[in-house]
Amino acid sequence: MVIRLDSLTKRFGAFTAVDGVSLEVKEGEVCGLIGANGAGKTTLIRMICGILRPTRGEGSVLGYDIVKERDAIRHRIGYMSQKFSLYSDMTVEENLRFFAGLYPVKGSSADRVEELLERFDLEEMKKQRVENLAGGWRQRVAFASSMIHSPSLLILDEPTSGVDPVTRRSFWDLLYGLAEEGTTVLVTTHYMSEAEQCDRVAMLNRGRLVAEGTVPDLRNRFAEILHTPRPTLEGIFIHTTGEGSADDNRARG
Ligand SMILES: Nc1ncnc2c1ncn2[C@@H]1O[C@H](COP(=O)(O)OP(=O)(O)OP(=O)(O)O)[C@@H](O)[C@H]1O
Repeated sequence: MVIRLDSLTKRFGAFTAVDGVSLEVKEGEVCGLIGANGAGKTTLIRMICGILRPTRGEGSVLGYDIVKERDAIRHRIGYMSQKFSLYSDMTVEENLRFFAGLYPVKGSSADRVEELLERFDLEEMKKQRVENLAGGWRQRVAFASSMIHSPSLLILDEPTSGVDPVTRRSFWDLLYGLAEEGTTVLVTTHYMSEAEQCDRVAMLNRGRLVAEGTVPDLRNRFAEILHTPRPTLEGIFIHTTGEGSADDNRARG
């Protein structure tokens, strides 16, 4: 198991942001974490990455304890946060070189940067400053940076938010390419169409895990409850959260 969480809870004062979440993600799986704004997705991810200490519960990532072995986890995972930090006055290539200097890169850093420029289709714009790139391309550079040390687990917090559908599609192609090579992926999204493409889906509502499983498992489990042979994830989400779709909630802010 790449991620194993047992009753993970995080409180901020009297407020419980994540409430008793247990979850297991296997090697090479793409796991989608879905929930409305404020459901607790980022807080859960920050605990998984070893950035935030849980109030209760325990967990391991790549076999390392999320409280006692935080440094080991942070060096081994790739994490693209919502507020990813690139150097906007540096070029695409300079940014990748910079991150290659921060992490232990296998082999030559220059070769790894070249490999990523090619894989992420960034070759043509490698001399452009990040501040001059369109949003979707900036996200692509951040995605490439999070892969600099070839992590076996990649955690992406809303990588496609605000990105046009064509760019979103190419993001998912890249994600699936990595998963096929054995990289495990945990990704948060508000888009049900993206969630439908995941191997495993975890739905969060007000800090609680309300439904979790592979997409076929979830469909089977909810077919009878929702009186339809092939329920959509959107239907399952609305049923389990009672809150409308994740997209709707986002629109309402
Ligand atoms: N450091 C903090 N102190 C107090 N409350 C916090 C803190 N961090 C998060 N919260 C609260 O915890 C709840 C969950 O926040 P979180 O960012 O995890 O949600 P989310 O599902 O990632 O939402 P979004 O989709 O908007 O990113 C929110 O109500 C938020 O205000």
